[in-house]
Amino acid sequence: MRLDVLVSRAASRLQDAGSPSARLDAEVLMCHVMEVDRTWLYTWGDRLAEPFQRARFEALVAARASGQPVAYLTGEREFWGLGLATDASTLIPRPDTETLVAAAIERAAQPHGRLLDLGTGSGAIALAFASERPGWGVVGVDRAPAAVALAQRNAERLAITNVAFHESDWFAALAGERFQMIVSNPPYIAEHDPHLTMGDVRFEPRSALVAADEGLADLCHLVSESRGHLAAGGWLLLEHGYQQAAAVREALHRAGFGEISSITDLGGHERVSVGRIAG
Ligand SMILES: C[S@@+](CC[C@H](N)C(=O)[O-])C[C@H]1O[C@@H](n2cnc3c(N)ncnc32)[C@H](O)[C@@H]1O
Repeated sequence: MRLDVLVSRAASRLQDAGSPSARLDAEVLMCHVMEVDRTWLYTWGDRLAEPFQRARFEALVAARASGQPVAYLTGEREFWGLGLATDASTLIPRPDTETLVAAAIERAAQPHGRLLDLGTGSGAIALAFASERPGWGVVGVDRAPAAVALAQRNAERLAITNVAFHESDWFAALAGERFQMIVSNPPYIAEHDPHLTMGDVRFEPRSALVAADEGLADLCHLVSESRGHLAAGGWLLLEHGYQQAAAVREALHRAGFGEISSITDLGGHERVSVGRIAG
Protein backbone atom coordinates (compact mmCIF):
# COMPACT_ATOMS: atom_id res chain seq x y z
CA MET A 1 0.00 0.00 0.00
CA ARG A 2 1.12 3.62 -0.69
CA LEU A 3 2.83 5.43 2.17
CA ASP A 4 0.50 8.47 1.96
CA VAL A 5 -2.57 6.21 2.14
CA LEU A 6 -1.20 4.41 5.20
CA VAL A 7 -0.48 7.78 6.85
CA SER A 8 -3.99 9.12 6.13
CA ARG A 9 -5.65 5.99 7.51
CA ALA A 10 -3.46 6.10 10.63
CA ALA A 11 -4.22 9.80 11.12
CA SER A 12 -7.97 9.16 11.20
CA ARG A 13 -7.48 6.21 13.58
CA LEU A 14 -5.39 8.40 15.91
CA GLN A 15 -7.92 11.21 15.69
CA ASP A 16 -10.66 8.80 16.75
CA ALA A 17 -8.40 7.68 19.62
CA GLY A 18 -8.21 11.32 20.81
CA SER A 19 -4.70 12.37 19.78
CA PRO A 20 -4.53 16.19 19.56
CA SER A 21 -1.86 15.91 16.82
CA ALA A 22 -3.09 12.86 14.86
CA ARG A 23 -1.73 13.76 11.39
CA LEU A 24 1.68 14.83 12.72
CA ASP A 25 1.90 11.70 14.90
CA ALA A 26 1.19 9.47 11.88
CA GLU A 27 3.78 11.27 9.75
CA VAL A 28 6.46 11.13 12.47
CA LEU A 29 5.86 7.41 13.05
CA MET A 30 6.03 6.69 9.31
CA CYS A 31 9.26 8.70 9.00
CA HIS A 32 10.68 6.70 11.90
CA VAL A 33 9.85 3.37 10.21
CA MET A 34 11.15 4.50 6.80
CA GLU A 35 14.18 6.29 8.32
CA VAL A 36 13.42 9.43 6.32
CA ASP A 37 12.41 13.04 7.10
CA ARG A 38 8.99 14.60 6.51
CA THR A 39 10.12 16.40 3.33
CA TRP A 40 11.00 12.99 1.85
CA LEU A 41 7.60 11.64 2.90
CA TYR A 42 5.74 14.54 1.21
CA THR A 43 7.80 14.06 -1.96
CA TRP A 44 7.68 10.27 -2.21
CA GLY A 45 4.32 9.48 -0.57
CA ASP A 46 3.26 7.48 -3.62
CA ARG A 47 5.92 4.82 -2.91
CA LEU A 48 4.81 1.46 -1.59
CA ALA A 49 5.64 0.17 1.89
CA GLU A 50 7.22 -3.27 2.17
CA PRO A 51 5.09 -5.69 4.23
CA PHE A 52 7.51 -5.53 7.19
CA GLN A 53 7.44 -1.71 7.10
CA ARG A 54 3.66 -1.68 7.08
CA ALA A 55 3.52 -4.16 10.00
CA ARG A 56 6.02 -2.08 12.01
CA PHE A 57 4.10 1.14 11.27
CA GLU A 58 0.75 -0.36 12.24
CA ALA A 59 2.18 -1.69 15.52
CA LEU A 60 3.45 1.81 16.36
CA VAL A 61 0.12 3.40 15.43
CA ALA A 62 -1.68 0.92 17.71
CA ALA A 63 0.67 1.82 20.57
CA ARG A 64 0.08 5.53 19.95
CA ALA A 65 -3.69 4.93 19.81
CA SER A 66 -3.42 3.40 23.29
CA GLY A 67 -1.90 6.71 24.47
CA GLN A 68 1.84 6.08 24.46
CA PRO A 69 3.86 9.24 23.66
CA VAL A 70 5.30 9.46 20.14
CA ALA A 71 8.71 10.45 21.57
CA TYR A 72 8.89 7.23 23.61
CA LEU A 73 7.84 5.14 20.56
CA THR A 74 10.45 6.68 18.25
CA GLY A 75 13.01 7.20 21.03
CA GLU A 76 13.68 10.77 19.98
CA ARG A 77 12.40 14.36 20.07
CA GLU A 78 13.72 17.55 18.53
CA PHE A 79 14.53 20.36 20.95
CA TRP A 80 16.24 23.64 20.00
CA GLY A 81 17.00 22.04 16.61
CA LEU A 82 18.88 19.17 18.29
CA GLY A 83 17.76 15.55 17.82
CA LEU A 84 17.63 14.22 21.39
CA ALA A 85 17.23 10.60 22.44
CA THR A 86 14.32 10.18 24.88
CA ASP A 87 13.25 7.36 27.16
CA ALA A 88 10.86 6.70 30.03
CA SER A 89 13.46 7.71 32.67
CA THR A 90 12.56 11.38 32.37
CA LEU A 91 10.42 14.10 30.84
CA ILE A 92 10.04 14.43 27.07
CA PRO A 93 11.51 17.89 26.27
CA ARG A 94 8.75 20.46 25.62
CA PRO A 95 8.77 23.44 23.19
CA ASP A 96 7.84 25.73 26.15
CA THR A 97 11.23 24.99 27.69
CA GLU A 98 12.92 26.70 24.72
CA THR A 99 11.74 29.95 26.37
CA LEU A 100 14.11 29.19 29.27
CA VAL A 101 16.98 28.36 26.89
CA ALA A 102 16.50 31.63 24.96
CA ALA A 103 16.42 33.66 28.20
CA ALA A 104 19.62 31.99 29.43
CA ILE A 105 21.49 32.57 26.16
CA GLU A 106 20.40 36.23 26.14
CA ARG A 107 21.87 36.73 29.63
CA ALA A 108 25.13 34.90 28.88
CA ALA A 109 26.81 37.97 27.39
CA GLN A 110 30.37 37.12 28.48
CA PRO A 111 32.34 34.63 26.33
CA HIS A 112 33.20 32.35 29.27
CA GLY A 113 31.35 31.20 32.35
CA ARG A 114 29.80 28.22 34.11
CA LEU A 115 26.15 27.22 33.87
CA LEU A 116 24.41 24.66 36.09
CA ASP A 117 21.23 22.85 34.89
CA LEU A 118 19.39 21.26 37.85
CA GLY A 119 17.15 18.30 37.01
CA THR A 120 18.68 18.02 33.55
CA GLY A 121 16.64 14.96 32.42
CA SER A 122 17.53 14.24 28.77
CA GLY A 123 20.06 17.09 28.99
CA ALA A 124 17.82 19.25 26.78
CA ILE A 125 18.49 22.66 28.39
CA ALA A 126 22.17 21.99 29.15
CA LEU A 127 22.90 20.75 25.61
CA ALA A 128 20.96 23.53 23.86
CA PHE A 129 22.82 26.18 25.91
CA ALA A 130 26.20 24.46 25.49
CA SER A 131 25.72 24.28 21.71
CA GLU A 132 25.13 28.06 21.56
CA ARG A 133 27.84 29.09 24.07
CA PRO A 134 30.86 26.87 23.33
CA GLY A 135 33.09 29.03 25.58
CA TRP A 136 30.99 28.16 28.64
CA GLY A 137 31.37 25.05 30.79
CA VAL A 138 27.99 23.46 31.46
CA VAL A 139 27.14 21.06 34.29
CA GLY A 140 23.85 19.13 34.33
CA VAL A 141 22.69 17.12 37.35
CA ASP A 142 19.76 14.82 37.99
CA ARG A 143 18.74 12.54 40.86
CA ALA A 144 17.75 9.74 38.45
CA PRO A 145 20.83 7.73 37.32
CA ALA A 146 19.04 6.65 34.11
CA ALA A 147 18.39 10.30 33.21
CA VAL A 148 22.10 11.12 33.73
CA ALA A 149 23.03 8.22 31.43
CA LEU A 150 20.54 9.46 28.79
CA ALA A 151 21.93 13.02 28.97
CA GLN A 152 25.48 11.67 28.57
CA ARG A 153 24.37 9.62 25.57
CA ASN A 154 22.83 12.76 24.02
CA ALA A 155 26.04 14.76 24.53
CA GLU A 156 28.02 12.02 22.76
CA ARG A 157 25.48 11.67 19.95
CA LEU A 158 25.57 15.45 19.33
CA ALA A 159 29.35 15.71 19.86
CA ILE A 160 28.87 18.52 22.40
CA THR A 161 31.95 18.50 24.60
CA ASN A 162 31.62 21.56 26.89
CA VAL A 163 29.12 19.76 29.13
CA ALA A 164 29.36 17.22 31.98
CA PHE A 165 26.51 15.33 33.63
CA HIS A 166 26.46 13.97 37.21
CA GLU A 167 24.06 12.32 39.60
CA SER A 168 23.04 14.71 42.40
CA ASP A 169 20.04 15.40 44.63
CA TRP A 170 19.78 19.10 43.68
CA PHE A 171 22.97 20.71 45.10
CA ALA A 172 24.09 17.73 47.23
CA ALA A 173 27.09 16.81 45.02
CA LEU A 174 28.01 20.45 44.29
CA ALA A 175 29.41 21.62 47.65
CA GLY A 176 31.59 24.71 47.23
CA GLU A 177 30.85 25.08 43.49
CA ARG A 178 29.75 28.42 42.04
CA PHE A 179 28.22 29.30 38.69
CA GLN A 180 27.53 32.46 36.67
CA MET A 181 24.10 31.04 35.83
CA ILE A 182 21.78 28.41 37.32
CA VAL A 183 18.77 27.16 35.34
CA SER A 184 16.14 24.56 36.07
CA ASN A 185 12.88 23.12 34.82
CA PRO A 186 12.05 21.28 38.07
CA PRO A 187 8.95 19.24 38.91
CA TYR A 188 6.17 21.82 39.49
CA ILE A 189 2.80 20.10 39.05
CA ALA A 190 0.58 19.79 42.14
CA GLU A 191 -0.04 16.22 43.34
CA HIS A 192 -3.75 16.16 42.48
CA ASP A 193 -3.63 18.22 39.28
CA PRO A 194 -6.09 16.65 36.80
CA HIS A 195 -3.59 17.12 33.93
CA LEU A 196 -1.61 14.20 35.39
CA THR A 197 -4.32 11.85 34.10
CA MET A 198 -4.25 13.23 30.54
CA GLY A 199 -2.11 12.78 27.40
CA ASP A 200 1.61 12.02 27.37
CA VAL A 201 2.03 13.03 31.02
CA ARG A 202 0.41 9.72 32.09
CA PHE A 203 3.48 7.85 30.81
CA GLU A 204 6.19 10.16 32.21
CA PRO A 205 7.75 9.54 35.66
CA ARG A 206 5.93 11.33 38.48
CA SER A 207 9.34 12.15 39.99
CA ALA A 208 9.94 14.43 36.98
CA LEU A 209 6.57 16.16 37.27
CA VAL A 210 5.12 16.40 40.77
CA ALA A 211 6.20 18.57 43.69
CA ALA A 212 4.67 19.12 47.15
CA ASP A 213 3.06 22.39 48.32
CA GLU A 214 0.84 22.81 45.26
CA GLY A 215 3.85 22.19 43.03
CA LEU A 216 5.98 24.95 44.59
CA ALA A 217 8.23 22.91 46.95
CA ASP A 218 11.14 22.28 44.55
CA LEU A 219 10.93 25.77 43.00
CA CYS A 220 11.16 27.39 46.46
CA HIS A 221 13.96 25.04 47.54
CA LEU A 222 16.00 25.92 44.44
CA VAL A 223 15.47 29.66 44.97
CA SER A 224 16.71 29.54 48.57
CA GLU A 225 19.67 27.18 47.86
CA SER A 226 20.86 28.84 44.63
CA ARG A 227 22.22 31.97 46.36
CA GLY A 228 25.07 29.95 47.87
CA HIS A 229 26.07 28.58 44.44
CA LEU A 230 25.91 31.74 42.33
CA ALA A 231 28.89 33.97 41.59
CA ALA A 232 28.48 37.73 42.10
CA GLY A 233 26.18 39.08 39.39
CA GLY A 234 24.93 35.54 38.65
CA TRP A 235 21.48 34.74 37.27
CA LEU A 236 18.88 32.19 38.37
CA LEU A 237 16.26 31.20 35.76
CA LEU A 238 13.39 28.87 36.62
CA GLU A 239 10.64 27.37 34.49
CA HIS A 240 7.30 27.01 36.31
CA GLY A 241 3.58 26.56 35.76
CA TYR A 242 1.71 29.49 34.21
CA GLN A 243 -0.08 30.26 37.49
CA GLN A 244 3.07 30.09 39.63
CA ALA A 245 4.95 33.19 38.39
CA ALA A 246 3.84 35.49 41.24
CA ALA A 247 4.82 32.91 43.89
CA VAL A 248 8.25 32.38 42.30
CA ARG A 249 8.89 36.15 42.00
CA GLU A 250 7.94 36.51 45.67
CA ALA A 251 10.35 33.68 46.65
CA LEU A 252 13.13 35.36 44.61
CA HIS A 253 12.43 38.66 46.37
CA ARG A 254 12.51 37.04 49.84
CA ALA A 255 15.83 35.31 49.00
CA GLY A 256 17.41 38.69 48.15
CA PHE A 257 17.49 38.50 44.34
CA GLY A 258 17.25 41.67 42.22
CA GLU A 259 16.32 42.35 38.56
CA ILE A 260 13.35 39.99 39.04
CA SER A 261 11.02 39.46 36.09
CA SER A 262 8.91 36.81 34.36
CA ILE A 263 9.02 35.83 30.69
CA THR A 264 6.08 34.59 28.63
CA ASP A 265 6.12 31.46 26.48
CA LEU A 266 4.79 31.14 22.91
CA GLY A 267 1.27 30.69 24.29
CA GLY A 268 1.51 34.03 26.13
CA HIS A 269 1.78 32.43 29.61
CA GLU A 270 4.31 33.53 32.24
CA ARG A 271 6.55 30.45 32.05
CA VAL A 272 10.00 31.48 33.29
CA SER A 273 11.02 33.74 36.18
CA VAL A 274 14.49 35.17 36.65
CA GLY A 275 16.47 36.97 39.32
CA ARG A 276 20.04 38.19 39.76
CA ILE A 277 22.47 38.27 42.66
CA ALA A 278 24.08 41.68 43.20
CA GLY A 279 27.45 42.04 41.43
C1 LIG B 1 10.45 18.51 34.61
S1 LIG B 1 11.80 17.39 34.42
C2 LIG B 1 12.89 18.39 33.43
C3 LIG B 1 13.82 17.61 32.55
C4 LIG B 1 14.62 18.48 31.56
N1 LIG B 1 15.40 19.49 32.26
C5 LIG B 1 13.69 19.16 30.58
O1 LIG B 1 13.47 20.37 30.70
O2 LIG B 1 13.17 18.48 29.68
C6 LIG B 1 12.51 17.47 36.04
C7 LIG B 1 13.77 16.65 36.26
O3 LIG B 1 14.19 16.89 37.62
C8 LIG B 1 14.70 15.68 38.16
N2 LIG B 1 14.63 15.76 39.62
C9 LIG B 1 13.54 15.64 40.41
N3 LIG B 1 13.89 15.77 41.70
C10 LIG B 1 15.22 15.98 41.73
C11 LIG B 1 16.18 16.18 42.77
N4 LIG B 1 15.81 16.18 44.06
N5 LIG B 1 17.46 16.37 42.44
C12 LIG B 1 17.86 16.36 41.13
N6 LIG B 1 17.01 16.17 40.09
C13 LIG B 1 15.71 15.98 40.40
C14 LIG B 1 13.82 14.59 37.54
O4 LIG B 1 14.47 13.33 37.58
C15 LIG B 1 13.60 15.14 36.12
O5 LIG B 1 14.57 14.63 35.22
